[in-house]
Amino acid sequence: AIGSTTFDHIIVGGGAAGLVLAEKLSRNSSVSVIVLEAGFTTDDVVPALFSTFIGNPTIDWEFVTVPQPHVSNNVISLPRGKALGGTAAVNGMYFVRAASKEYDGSLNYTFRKKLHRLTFAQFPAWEKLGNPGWNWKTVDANIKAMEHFTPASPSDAANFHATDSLQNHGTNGPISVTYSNYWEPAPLIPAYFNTSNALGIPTNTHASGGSTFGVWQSPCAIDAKNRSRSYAVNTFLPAAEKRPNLVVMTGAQVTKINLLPEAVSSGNIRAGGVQYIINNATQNVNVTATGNIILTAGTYQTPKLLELSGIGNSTILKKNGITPRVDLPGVGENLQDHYATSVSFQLKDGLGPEVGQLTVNSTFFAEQFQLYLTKREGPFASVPATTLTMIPFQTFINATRLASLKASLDNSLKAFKGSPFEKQIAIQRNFLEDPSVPQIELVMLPLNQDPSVTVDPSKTYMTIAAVYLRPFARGNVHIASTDPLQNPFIDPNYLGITEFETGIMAEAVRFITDKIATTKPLSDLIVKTFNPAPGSSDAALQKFVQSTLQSSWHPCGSASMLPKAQGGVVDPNLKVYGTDNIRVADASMIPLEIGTHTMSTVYANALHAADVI
Ligand SMILES: Cc1cc2nc3c(=O)[nH]c(=O)nc-3n(C[C@H](O)[C@H](O)[C@H](O)COP(=O)(O)OP(=O)(O)OC[C@H]3O[C@@H](n4cnc5c(N)ncnc54)[C@H](O)[C@@H]3O)c2cc1C
Repeated sequence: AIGSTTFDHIIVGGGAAGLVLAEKLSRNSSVSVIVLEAGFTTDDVVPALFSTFIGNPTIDWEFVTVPQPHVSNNVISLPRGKALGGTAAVNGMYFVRAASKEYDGSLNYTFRKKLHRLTFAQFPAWEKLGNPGWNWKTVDANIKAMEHFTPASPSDAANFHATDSLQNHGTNGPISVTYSNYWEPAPLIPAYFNTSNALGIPTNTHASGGSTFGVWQSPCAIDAKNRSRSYAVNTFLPAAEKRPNLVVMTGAQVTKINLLPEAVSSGNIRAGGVQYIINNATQNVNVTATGNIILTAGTYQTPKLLELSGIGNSTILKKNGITPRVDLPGVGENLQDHYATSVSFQLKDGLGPEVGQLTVNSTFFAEQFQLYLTKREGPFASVPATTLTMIPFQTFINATRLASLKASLDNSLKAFKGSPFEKQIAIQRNFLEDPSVPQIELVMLPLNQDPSVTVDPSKTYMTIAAVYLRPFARGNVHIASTDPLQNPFIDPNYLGITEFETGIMAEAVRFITDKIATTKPLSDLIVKTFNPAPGSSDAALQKFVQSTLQSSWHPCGSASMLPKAQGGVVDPNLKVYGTDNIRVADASMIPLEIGTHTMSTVYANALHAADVI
């Protein structure tokens, strides 16, 4: 009963997944639910201010990688939201889906199989990895259930390609989704689209419909009426919190799952509750005899909690002085993340202000902020950069070079033979033969991002970032000690398949400097390419990649939903192997990285999780 310290479901982490799950589970008034969230409510709802949370310890966990040997030994920043709403309370708000094949492979499967029987063993992905029901149909239906889509104005659709058909979107869900409506400098976006088209990249007018190939504008989780961030805390949570069967506690950091001393009759271990710290005091909350502990603490902290509680690779646990209760070697492994590097340009004079001016011109900032407060207009009312391009390697790497990179890859992939990840790596490898599944994302931002450039407030800048959507190298995340307040060791193993992955990123940078920037009409707007210089050698490009690589913030896989023999941590009902009532429902359960931004998929998975738990 509510008021006591016993609940049917204890949800650990009130982030993107946790709050969706809490809302749906608590629709059943006979079930009691508590959410324990380490952070507090933040009112960071002005869209363009999203990135200011990075490095603010009150709302950023401020994780970092261990030194990355293939990235000049750099320690790379990994921001994550420490707030009610989680990283969705502070993130970039793109609200996008991956290609349908990435979830299940059903689209055109039969047709393509007939055509390519010899080359395509099997199309991906999650469902075919052993997870019935986790497919495009479910993800798409659940994303639609989450969203309330408002199309762009006809002029924004016509001038800036903010187009997608209503049939690809939901219109009755809690999260408002619409397009940006600030497009300055106005000539840039049409020029960028035209140049992309000239290079064989089509404009995609339906990128939420299962095919992401092409250049398009990303919809964002912005409320079309008041132009603020739309997320759990200002949408469905206020009403859900009024339910007598739902308790949401902030400032409560869970430190351990309390496992019962004896296994249940199935031989599995059962959790009796969790321990958490609030106001510097340790408290306990218990779970009912049929209840669940559901971990939604995010990709870096869900495995940490499992390990602190005695669930994980016995060798790692023993090394840290923890008695293993469930030997589960997949915990903390299979970590995958997107990574990126970028090239910045100075544009010709007279194009007008871009959003980068907000950081260097205090008068412009004050004017535009006032405009936001009074009229909900201007750059603050939008995510400043939503022009995305999703392309396969075939679009930008010539056939000979691609063949040699693939030969190198195949040689490196031999290391996975006999490993638990062999099947998913084979599936991932097959993607490279299917040009309809993009491998690289380009993000065009109307601002400078090159740290070596001193920005001149009278000038206009542009950046094109290249994001690698599906690295082959696998990383890991494990506890650094038994101190629950210490951040874990995070090793994403960036560029771990070094020759191939560095080579791919170098080719992406070359495409930006030597093709996109030199093709009309965009080339007419560019006066200077900063780093690297156009026409750079392979060696110079690879060095550039290795010295500038950053996370692109979409980690997943550290508690993968996979068969146990394939390195799995949870089954398709999200139950942790060897346990009776511990589940995982956040981004860490995604077994194979998706080629897009992860928030809407995490929301969708959490809705589906409520059905299978
Ligand atoms: C800078 C940045 C920009 C991004 N931009 C986009 C974007 O534009 N579009 C997009 O689709 N995706 C974006 N993402 C990714 C997206 O935000 C994540 O995929 C999503 O939030 C993951 O959801 P989650 O529930 O797994 O984790 P989170 O949303 O991070 O939630 C985890 C929650 O658990 C809490 N927690 C952790 N440990 C404990 C503990 N021990 N006890 C209690 N609470 C705990 C955390 O405080 C947090 O609230 C971005 C990410 C970053 C970092």
